[in-house]
Amino acid sequence: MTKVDHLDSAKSWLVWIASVCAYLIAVTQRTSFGVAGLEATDRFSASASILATFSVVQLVVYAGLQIPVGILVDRWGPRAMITGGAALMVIGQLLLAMADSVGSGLVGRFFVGAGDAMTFVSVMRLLPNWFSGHRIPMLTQATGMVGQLGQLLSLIPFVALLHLWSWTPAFLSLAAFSVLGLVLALVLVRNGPRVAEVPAVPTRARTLLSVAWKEPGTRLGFWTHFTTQFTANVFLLTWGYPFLVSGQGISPATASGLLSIFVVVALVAAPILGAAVARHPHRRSAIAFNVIGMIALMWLVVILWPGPAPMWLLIILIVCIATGGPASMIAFDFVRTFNPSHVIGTGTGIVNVGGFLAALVTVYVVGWLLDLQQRAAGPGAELYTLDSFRWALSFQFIVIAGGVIGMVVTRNKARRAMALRGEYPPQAERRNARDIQER
Ligand SMILES: N[C@@H](Cc1c[nH]cn1)C(=O)NCC(=O)O
Repeated sequence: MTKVDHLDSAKSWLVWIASVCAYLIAVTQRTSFGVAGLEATDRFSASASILATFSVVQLVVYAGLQIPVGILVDRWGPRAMITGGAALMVIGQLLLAMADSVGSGLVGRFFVGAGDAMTFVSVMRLLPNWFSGHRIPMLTQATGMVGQLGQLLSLIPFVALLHLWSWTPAFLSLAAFSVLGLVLALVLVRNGPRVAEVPAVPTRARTLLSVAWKEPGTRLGFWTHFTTQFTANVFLLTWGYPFLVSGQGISPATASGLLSIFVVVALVAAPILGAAVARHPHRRSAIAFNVIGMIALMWLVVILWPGPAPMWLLIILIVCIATGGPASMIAFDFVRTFNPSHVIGTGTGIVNVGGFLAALVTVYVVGWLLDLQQRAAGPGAELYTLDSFRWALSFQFIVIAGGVIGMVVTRNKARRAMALRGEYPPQAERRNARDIQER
């Protein structure tokens, strides 16, 4: 049996299931602090801004580590990185379980963010090592989809444990959950048959980074991830809840219900987008542009709506924003198909910075614009009003416009490079063009 025979084998599926479980566990660790906000406020006697610092530290660590992690995945292989990531998350949650000051809590969160940052890119890197190309778009979507279920584990069993057992035992259980991720990675995850096929290649960090970055397909992936995903992060991580409750006047319970639409959409949209990408690989950017167009259009309608928007409109808005999550997985397909295999990890790391970077900037600027409007309105003015949200959230259009320009420019460059290699336009289009000429 040759090495290639192992692609798509039972072992491939076992490795994928184990690695996706490690990713699901990482998403649970990532989202656990967000649902423990009230308990954290008590435990650390923290103000709202200190609490926000925990999220910002985690996001900065996550986004800041993506490129180094991508390079290390290409050098050391995904197995070592998933195992190391799980170990860091065990340490982080143990520290958080024992923490009784903001400083020690932040150190714990730093470790959790670092371990989390090592997981997703490594799992994505395993796909081309274990599966043949036609399966990968669907598996890419399935990976993202299963990972999102980690949010549910935070929301339901973890919150229940927190209320039942209190802070320390609840966070110790999370550390134990990461031990499970570590064991799964050690016992079941292997780097794959394709690793042995790769000829000896330079693995200097600068070389890997430069090869991946020079490829226009990587930059197309970066801008695609940047534009499709950030509105979902902004909404989920910070501004969605206050916008719904204080801006739109919705009850907290209904707002939480609306936020859970994100998980449902992630489950429903992922197979649809995965199938679309697998069937129409030359329409990937068009699919992403359609999703971005829907998100921008719905934000425009909600922002311009006179008074609070009706519930049906808010639901459509949230469905469109949430579709951005699965749509952002198209970005990783660009990386995989445009790059040589020895830099796919580095390219995936570069791309995965996109959406998180755009979200960080937007979260900050929206907050700054809300503060600015409150100060301008004079003493005693409310911070969160529908009008102030309208102006502040309109900043998203600037980010979307920047992202779309980035996508168009890099897509044209990628197409020019493909045309030079005789790979563009795709065969079917060339055949159609010939038929029309011959008629
Ligand atoms: N686009 C997300 C994952 C996703 C899939 N469906 C909804 N969201 C992404 O980039 N994830 C990176 C990570 O580390 O989770």
